[in-house]
Amino acid sequence: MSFAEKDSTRTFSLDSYYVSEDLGFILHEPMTELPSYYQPWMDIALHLPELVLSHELRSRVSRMPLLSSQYLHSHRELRLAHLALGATTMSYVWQEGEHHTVKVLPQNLALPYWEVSERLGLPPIFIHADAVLANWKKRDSEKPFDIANLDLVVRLPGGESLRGFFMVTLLVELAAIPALKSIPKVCRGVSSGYIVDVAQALQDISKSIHDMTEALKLMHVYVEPSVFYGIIRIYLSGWKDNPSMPNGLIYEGVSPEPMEFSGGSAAQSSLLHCFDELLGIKHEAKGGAFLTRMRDYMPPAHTQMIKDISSWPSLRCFVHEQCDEELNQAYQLCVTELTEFRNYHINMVSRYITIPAARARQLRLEKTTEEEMIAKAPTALEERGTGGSSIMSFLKTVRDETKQVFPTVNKN
Ligand code: HEM
Repeated sequence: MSFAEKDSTRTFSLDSYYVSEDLGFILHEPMTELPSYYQPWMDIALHLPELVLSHELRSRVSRMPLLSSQYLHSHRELRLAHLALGATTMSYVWQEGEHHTVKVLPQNLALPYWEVSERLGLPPIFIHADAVLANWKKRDSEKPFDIANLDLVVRLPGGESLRGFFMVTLLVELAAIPALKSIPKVCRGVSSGYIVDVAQALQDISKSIHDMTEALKLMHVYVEPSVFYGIIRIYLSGWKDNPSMPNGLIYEGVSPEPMEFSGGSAAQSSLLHCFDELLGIKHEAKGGAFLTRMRDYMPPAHTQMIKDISSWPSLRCFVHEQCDEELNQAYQLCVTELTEFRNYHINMVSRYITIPAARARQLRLEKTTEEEMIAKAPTALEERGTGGSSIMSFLKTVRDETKQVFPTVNKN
């Protein structure tokens, strides 16, 4: 049976996953304020760096009233509440560094955070969908969506490097939009057997992935490695597979048992998950399990989109069976660009984690005052990502599995 006969009636549209043609997975016009009832949350969430620096955050949180989440109505309100309570939770847990964490998140924070998370179908921890997708505003609404005109709604410690880290990641999401728009074209083309349309859509996807790598390069301009490693990173860390919090965290008033959640990571961006499923790239064993688990840290509609792409008739088999040189080349170009993205990302991880980690070990031995910031960085995270993975072997395996996917043109 041909591909066209199998599935020509199925449709695939971005709208059904709340993915827009102009902003992709990025939340449209995130709210910057909640109804006045929630002012006690926002009074804290909008001043986290100062409160952490003065070591006042934990006591401020303990004095916060217990508020009900029932006056939050719209999706955008809930997303702001999740962002604000998530960033407050990270600051509460990590305020005193890796050696003085807490076992319990107090009820006045834990309970509403749990309720908001349940309503959104998200885990009660700070995730990519908070930090990046729902955490932006334009400085001047008349001016364009570019980094000079973008600011964060909620900040963690890390100053301009923190803004750069989240905003450059937002620009990577933005660069991927043409690729997202082409996914339905690929799906339709595969179902209907339109080789030319599929080849054209794949070319657009490869160009868009190339632009994502270009956007990634801006990290070096906006983010200082010592600030990322020594300050920012700990606030993104979770309480799963983290030796600093081996037993997880008790959400008081929710359950007496501690719970474990991975920290924020762009592995929770839906982009590469979509491309892997579309291109038929499989990640096996431990790395694959980690990536699959990261799908529980995405808005449920976006996870659904990834699942639906994976259940679509296989593009990889289509390319293999059609024996069309142009189609094959377009497919291979996508794989090459995705490999390039992962290669560049590995170099970046080396610059922002591996090298500062080596330097931190040395500085701890020498006890120099210079670069104290790096020396004080969490030792438990030297070999681990904030999501809890053992970094380099994981990332290189994922990159190699990308390279290996090439279907050979069937000449018979
Ligand atoms: C300074 C910048 C960055 C650093 C240091 C960094 C670090 C890491 C680390 C350590 C991991 C391993 C998973 C974990 O435990 O968290 C990871 C995974 C990942 N990161 Fe990044 N990351 C950075 C920026 C980005 C950006 C801007 C993107 C773009 C969306 C991105 C996309 C990914 C993806 C997709 C994965 C999963 C592995 C894969 O599919 O190849 N990262 N990152």
